[in-house]
Amino acid sequence: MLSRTENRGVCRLLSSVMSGTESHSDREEDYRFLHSMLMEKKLHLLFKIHERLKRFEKRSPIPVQQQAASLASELAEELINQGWTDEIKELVGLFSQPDLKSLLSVHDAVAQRNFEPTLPPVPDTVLEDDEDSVKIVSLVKTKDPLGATIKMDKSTGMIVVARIMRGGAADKSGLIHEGDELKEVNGVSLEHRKPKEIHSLLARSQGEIRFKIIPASTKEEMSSNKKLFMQALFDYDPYEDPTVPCKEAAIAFRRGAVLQIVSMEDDTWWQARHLGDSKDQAGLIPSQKLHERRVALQRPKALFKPRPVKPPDDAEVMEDVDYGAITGIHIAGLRRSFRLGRKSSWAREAARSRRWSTGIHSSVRPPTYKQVIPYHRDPKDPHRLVVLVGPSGVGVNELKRRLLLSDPDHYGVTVPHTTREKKRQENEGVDYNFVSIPMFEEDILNHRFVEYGRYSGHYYGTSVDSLHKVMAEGKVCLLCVHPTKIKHVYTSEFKPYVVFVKPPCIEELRLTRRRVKFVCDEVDKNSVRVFSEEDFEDMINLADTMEKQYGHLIDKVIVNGDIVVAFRELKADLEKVQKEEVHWFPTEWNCSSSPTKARRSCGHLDSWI
Ligand SMILES: Nc1ncnc2c1ncn2[C@@H]1O[C@H](COP(=O)(O)OP(=O)(O)OP(=O)(O)O)[C@@H](O)[C@H]1O
Repeated sequence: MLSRTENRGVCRLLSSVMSGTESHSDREEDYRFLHSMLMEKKLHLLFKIHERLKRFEKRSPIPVQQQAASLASELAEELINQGWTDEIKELVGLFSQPDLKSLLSVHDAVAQRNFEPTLPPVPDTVLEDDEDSVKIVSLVKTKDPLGATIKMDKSTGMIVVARIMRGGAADKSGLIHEGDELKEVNGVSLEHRKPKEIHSLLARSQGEIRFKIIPASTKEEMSSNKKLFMQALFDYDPYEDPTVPCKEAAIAFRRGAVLQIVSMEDDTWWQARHLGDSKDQAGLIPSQKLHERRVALQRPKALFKPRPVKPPDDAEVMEDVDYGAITGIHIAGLRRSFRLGRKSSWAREAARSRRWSTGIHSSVRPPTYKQVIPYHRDPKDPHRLVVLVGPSGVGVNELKRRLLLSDPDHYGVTVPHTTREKKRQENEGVDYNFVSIPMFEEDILNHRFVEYGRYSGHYYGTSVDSLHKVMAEGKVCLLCVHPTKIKHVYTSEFKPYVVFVKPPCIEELRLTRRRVKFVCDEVDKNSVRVFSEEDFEDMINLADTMEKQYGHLIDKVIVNGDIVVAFRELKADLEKVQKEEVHWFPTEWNCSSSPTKARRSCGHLDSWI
């Protein structure tokens, strides 16, 4: 029954409708029909329900029960068996009324959302491949757009959902998300299709649109499940480590070994296995933090007092802080590439004084592990650049000279640039690239040199282009630089293989360099002298500092004791590296080979769907 106020409201509304229709109704018969219809009690009840629903709509109720109709009939059956009290009779009577039955079935349809269009089941064939990661999404096409933009990744050809517009069909469905990769639309593959084509494909679709998607979440999961590889930058033997929790549970490794890290949960002991080790069980290795802490606690091998530094005679040599001279000597027809390496004794002193007074040992992080990724070398790829580094006098140039002589067709060196006058016997582009000072300085500003310096008022430098030139000839380019310059070529473009030439112990140095004479004055090439005890000490200490400071960039350490042994080891190692199908590169090289290409591959097109 309607309450009096509600009745009044409805009556007022209806009478105003009636008065409004009077003028439009020609026949009395029509008027009466309309009047009786509008005064119908059921219509009034419907109004009442409508008003109630409106009130509930704001509260967004969720159904307590989705099967109210069947529950009511089950209850009626139960009650019949309970005996016939008046209340039971009334309730059973209510349950049997068609109105209530219809009301409950409508309730169930709403609760089960049966009013939404039904989509045909997904055929089995669409799930044939990648069934774990692929998601099939079916949407009913309306006149509105999906409310999403798509883009194509040019490097992979993948079509990816770029944006989902709030409130749009895709957003409301909750089934498509930003970053999802669209594989197919209605069975049509989208690989290498332009967003424009996809647009017309969608426009042609009628009724249901079925997307085959690789969800972004799956892709993220897959990448987080990706194996983590670390290259060890130190030797480790658990049997020599008194702190290891269990020696049997730990694994030994040598510098350069690639380890697959399986757990980093423990701050001090990671779990890892050797690459290619088929055993499932991993072993303990010291974590990066632990190893760094241990190295920091180690006492330096020797402590030095900074010695007084004698000022240089030629102030120009100071321009390139650590090194001041160059060497350029013809060896058996092969030009020995220049290196800004050999220091005059004053420069060495200055460098040492700076090194120890600035406390470099306390600030440098010791080499521990380097995160690496596998790279499958294409036989057509240029050879990796070979960078040789080491303390002055250790034999870097000697090893390079021997490599060049051993196979001049295979190994090559760069032709340096200089601003000095060409000598009569010299050839442009063979001995040097002779350039003007403004040209040289412009190239410095444009970062075209890997290394450069000034000597006797002239510039000398190794250009990036000269590296390209040797590599383009299909040769292994050998480059000797100070370790500070490695960063200029530490890119996926050059893929440098860095060899650190290390001096042996002082006893072996004394023995092997007993009769060795070296050029000690760059101005007077004839001024040669033998190594002193102080030279040996300097060499060992500088090597120690270099290894600590640049260890993370070094791929191979060659101890140059006996030159024949050291050369044999270096040559064999370079040959092995060249033949390897899989190389381990630092993760930061994980981009396309040149910066220009990298930029291009990141470009994509957005299209609204
Ligand atoms: N293992 C070795 N045994 C004996 N002599 C060696 C050995 N290695 C190098 N030498 C000699 O030591 C001297 C210095 O070597 P080299 O010129 O190659 O040093 P370097 O590392 O290039 O330093 P710099 O850049 O200062 O020239 C040379 O006379 C070289 O022949």
